[in-house]
Amino acid sequence: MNAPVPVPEGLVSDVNLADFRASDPARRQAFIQTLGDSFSRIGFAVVKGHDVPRPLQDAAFAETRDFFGLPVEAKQKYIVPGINGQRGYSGFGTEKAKGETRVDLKEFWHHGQTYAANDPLGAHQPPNLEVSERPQFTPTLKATFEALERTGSDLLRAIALYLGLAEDYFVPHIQGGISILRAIHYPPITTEPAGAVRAAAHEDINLITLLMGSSAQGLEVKTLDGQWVPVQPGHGDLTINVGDMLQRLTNGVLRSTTHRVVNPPREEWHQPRFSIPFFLHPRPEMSLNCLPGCVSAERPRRFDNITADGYLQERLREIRAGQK
Ligand SMILES: O=C(O)CCC(=O)C(=O)O
Ligand SMILES: [Fe+2]
Repeated sequence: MNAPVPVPEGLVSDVNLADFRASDPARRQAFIQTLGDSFSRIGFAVVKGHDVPRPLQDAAFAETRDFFGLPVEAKQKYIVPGINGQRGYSGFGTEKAKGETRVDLKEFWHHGQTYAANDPLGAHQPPNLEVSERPQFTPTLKATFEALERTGSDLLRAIALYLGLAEDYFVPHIQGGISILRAIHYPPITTEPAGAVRAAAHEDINLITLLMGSSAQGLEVKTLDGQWVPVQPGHGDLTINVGDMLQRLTNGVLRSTTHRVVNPPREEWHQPRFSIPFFLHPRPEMSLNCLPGCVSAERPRRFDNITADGYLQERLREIRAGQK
């Protein structure tokens, strides 16, 4: 494998959420500008000062490691037929990137939103599953989900201001949104993968993704000139990226950048990789029609009108490889 290309200076910016939460308007504005510029230039940013304390991150990874260490028959009890893998376990070989024929080298678990009793959307969403063999797995993921949702919600406040919208533009759309926390296990590679990779090149579907998993190498983003560059945030930092829904809404002002997870060099095949992305989704009825402020003579409309649900259903059909 080639030596990793260093990330060009300033490509993936670091921001600290404490700046956005500060009362000093200059600190707030600097945060908004750096985050927004990074999302429009490369679609990625690294966030420090977020809401997921290290002990919670460590617990989420420890629980994830333990769950995937269960025998496959135990894990398969948590496959829920008929819901496209939106809750519980999805086995090795269930998902591929859009347009790919080879499946990704991963298995994963999905934990979703917990609905308020008076939210009618709750009745239409599958419930989260408890794992009897690992009783702390789901409670730990729930705490992680809630912390990431708080961080994501403030990042979207900053993005709304960057776009010239009201600060709370996203609030009614993401409250009770159908976000998903995905705990992923990329097992050790035991045979020649014949071109298959841990996660083939893809773009995320949702508004923004908040990724915990900084200790493990392998994540790469594709620059505008077609180079793959590794993203290596500091331990405990979150990697944030724009998904296709936010790209559509902003008519491409914010970029949903292609990324992938490459296989390690052969001498590290025995090492598994774990990562925990949080896909922040809005409520299904949110309109993804391009914002008027993002359409101009120089930037003609690139996307048709669609709702978040219409778009999600179209995309899910493209990525499921195996069981439904
Ligand atoms: O495992 C990672 O670091 C990233 C995974 C990813 O891009 C995804 O699941 O969409
Ligand atoms: Fe992704």
